[in-house]
Amino acid sequence: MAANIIDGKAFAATVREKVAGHVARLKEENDIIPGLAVVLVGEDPASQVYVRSKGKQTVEVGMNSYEHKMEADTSEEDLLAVINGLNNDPAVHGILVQLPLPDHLNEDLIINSIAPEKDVDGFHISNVGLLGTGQKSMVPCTPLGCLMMLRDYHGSLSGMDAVVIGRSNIVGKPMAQLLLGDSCTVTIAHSRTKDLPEVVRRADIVVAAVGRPEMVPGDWIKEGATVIDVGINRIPAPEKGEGKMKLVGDADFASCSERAGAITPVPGGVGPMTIACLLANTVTACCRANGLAEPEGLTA
Ligand SMILES: NC(=O)C1=CN([C@@H]2O[C@H](COP(=O)(O)OP(=O)(O)OC[C@H]3O[C@@H](n4cnc5c(N)ncnc54)[C@H](OP(=O)(O)O)[C@@H]3O)[C@@H](O)[C@H]2O)C=CC1
Ligand SMILES: Nc1nc(=O)c2c([nH]1)NC[C@@H]1CN(c3ccc(C(=O)N[C@@H](CCC(=O)O)C(=O)O)cc3)C=[N+]21
Repeated sequence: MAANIIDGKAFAATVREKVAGHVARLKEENDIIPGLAVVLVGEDPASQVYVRSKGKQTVEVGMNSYEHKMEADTSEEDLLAVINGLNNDPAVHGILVQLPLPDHLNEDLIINSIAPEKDVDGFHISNVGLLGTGQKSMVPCTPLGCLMMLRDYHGSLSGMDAVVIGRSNIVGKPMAQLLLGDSCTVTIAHSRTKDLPEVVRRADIVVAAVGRPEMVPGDWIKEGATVIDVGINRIPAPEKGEGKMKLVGDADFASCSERAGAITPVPGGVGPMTIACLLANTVTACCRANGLAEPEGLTA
């Protein structure tokens, strides 16, 4: 049986519409325009594309977008000074420092220098701790987008067996926390996991966040399970012509969609939801900063 496709691109459009509605209300009733600042260090072409599309979507929902492009050899001091400026700028409600940073910069130090209430990525240790203890926080965008799609598809996730493949701070760990918060029985798998295929076969929900193109084959998937494919891998696509590339996920879409009950595609799945959730987090941060009621349905 062919899996249902969970259309992240369409879902993201509905999230952006809600965000745009809240932005319009903030403008009209409170004379406030939410602002999102993105800091990009270096010239990684993939990052540039991503930063551009974030900027465009930020403006499309009516928010202000600020971009700070810095040289690849920027010093820690200079980067910290820019972040400090944004922390103190009342027009900026959300700050995102694009990762990964060049090797000479201490990523933890930089992330933890962002004011936690403006940390729309949810990577600051305060937000990580708040999420882990079930308190109100800024929730990382990619896992938040995955959770929204899972809740929309299943209703309640309570009691479901969830396996998250990958234990990174930006995807795997916060994803596991969110699933636990929704009362799933959660397993986090990683490169040292023994017998990964058997672990994955137990799962009602599989979240693949590994960074290995098409690593998860269909025969690891329990019949009817839901597969959330976080992977964004650019690989050669000679079938499209010489030198052409294509995007694939961490799950093998063709074989997984024969066994799964539902699956997110790549592109058009988790990726667009990540950006939509970044905009949602910015509105949430703006409302909190101004002591206003938070938009409903845009947080975890
Ligand atoms: N759609 C979106 O919006 C986003 C997509 N991504 C994509 O998601 C993927 C993961 O990103 P990220 O979490 O940052 O990646 P990381 O490289 O930080 O983490 C990868 C994780 O996968 C684990 N892993 C690696 N190889 C294996 C293996 N053979 N078997 C089991 N586990 C393995 C690693 O284990 P160990 O810890 O033991 O090394 C690690 O925990 C990437 O493709 C990235 O591009 C990321 C962010 C946003
Ligand atoms: N501080 C920080 N926060 C992040 O959230 C962050 C980051 N750094 N560094 C890089 C990763 C990656 N990431 C993506 C988001 C959306 C798409 C996305 O929209 N992808 C489209 C395809 C885009 C294309 O065609 O290239 C899709 O999947 O349909 C991809 C990747 C966020 N990240």
